[in-house]
Amino acid sequence: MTIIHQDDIVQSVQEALQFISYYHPLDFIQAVGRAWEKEQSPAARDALAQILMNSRMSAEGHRPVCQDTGMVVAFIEVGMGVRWSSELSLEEMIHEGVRRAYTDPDNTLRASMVSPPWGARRNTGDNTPAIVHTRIVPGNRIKIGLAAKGGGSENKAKFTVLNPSDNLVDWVLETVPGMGAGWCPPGMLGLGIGGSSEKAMLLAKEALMEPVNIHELLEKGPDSPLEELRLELFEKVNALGIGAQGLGGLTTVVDVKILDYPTHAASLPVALIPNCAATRHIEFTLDGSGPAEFTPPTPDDYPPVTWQASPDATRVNLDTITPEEVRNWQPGQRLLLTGHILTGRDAAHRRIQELLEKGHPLPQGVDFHNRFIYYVGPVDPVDGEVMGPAGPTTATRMDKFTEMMLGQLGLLGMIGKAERGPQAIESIRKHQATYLVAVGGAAYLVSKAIRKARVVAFEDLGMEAIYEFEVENMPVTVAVDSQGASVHQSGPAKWRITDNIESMGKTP
Ligand SMILES: O=C(O)C[C@H](O)C(=O)O
Repeated sequence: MTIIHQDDIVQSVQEALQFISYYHPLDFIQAVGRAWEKEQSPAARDALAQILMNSRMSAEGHRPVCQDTGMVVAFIEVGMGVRWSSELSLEEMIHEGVRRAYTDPDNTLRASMVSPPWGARRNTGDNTPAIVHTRIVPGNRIKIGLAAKGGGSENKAKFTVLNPSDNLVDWVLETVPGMGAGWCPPGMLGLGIGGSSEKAMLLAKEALMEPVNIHELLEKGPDSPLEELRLELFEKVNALGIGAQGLGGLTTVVDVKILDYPTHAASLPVALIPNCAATRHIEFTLDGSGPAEFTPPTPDDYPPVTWQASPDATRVNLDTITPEEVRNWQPGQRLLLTGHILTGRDAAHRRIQELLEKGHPLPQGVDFHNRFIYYVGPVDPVDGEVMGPAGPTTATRMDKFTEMMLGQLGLLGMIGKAERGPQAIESIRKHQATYLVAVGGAAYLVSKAIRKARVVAFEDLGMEAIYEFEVENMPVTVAVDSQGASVHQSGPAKWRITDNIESMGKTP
């Protein structure tokens, strides 16, 4: 009889979440290394190099690969033969492990969970609760799969019910471009096919727990219709040309994982969930003999890629910048920013909007006139740090506030990640402003450019507060210039391999 002890579960979950916050799964980071080797698009290659370098820095520094340290999702298989030595329920044990992992003083992780989800949306402070899925299976052990899923990729989850005669490949190829770059490619696509609506979503999420092994499948060739489908989607999605960070390039996905389940004769439910460049997941088994142990990778396991700012990058002083200077920037131009920026993301924008609507002044120190805003929710610093990992969040969510920020508040530019929509681009053009991108998934590397940081307003919003950062040589790229030209449109259009997409079309 196996007895599972509460402390073993709590400690294993805590240690696993700490481990995956700074160690990428090696299969994933090695796949990114292969993508870097074959990438031809300079912008995408630069982004991949930043992601690879960031990954190694995180492993060495034991600090998160991304400022979004994720929402914890647990897939648990409980053997029917186990007994428990525990006062907490299984879900409560997982929550306790999450709480301890995210508040660890040596490597504090960012708390991102808000409750209630509709209305006050208060940060719970310790990233609880986790999302827990449990299955009872034969046996005497407990298997726990944990993922720390980033919000940007989770936001792009898709679901449809196709007709049985519809072409699933067509649906995926129509859907993926519409997901933009907010999911931080390169990553993986998880597909759930069949079952019912909720089953398909679960299958897609669980598929993302599997290792990257499409290169092995490419070598051995497909043995089943699902393997054929994986290969077809892998090739065609990459032929879309979206590329790393949506800048245009050869690799958008490093693998396509699929799980399926029987379904109703009238239906073909399909769920699609992407995983970002900060893919984090791990699996361990408990057999009653103590907590799980995790083996750290060695430096040699990482692709030997380093990143340095381009010697051609333009050095920009943000404290003396003028609108004329901004108007000279070209799409794709690399910049190194030095000086002061204000930060702000979803909750801060909403609050600013409410203040303006009520005719109230903005808090002291919040003056956006001729300044740049960085869309970021950083990780709190630990001992010796100015700021924890602080990569960009998805700018698209701030599109609806852009006219207010540029037109009413005199903002000169924005820094974030992913594409801007037509409404935001029109405002940028109208006000001759600009939008710059930093690399999503290179948060620890980006944070090294922050020399000073202080909270300026809305401290109660936690990581969503407005900070002022003083940065030195922060690497960014011009994504939308003052004329409204966008690299997220021109890049993928340039790298799209139309022949591959069309000539491979198959009917089910
Ligand atoms: O919350 C964040 O910091 C980033 C988010 O995951 C996003 O990709 O937009």
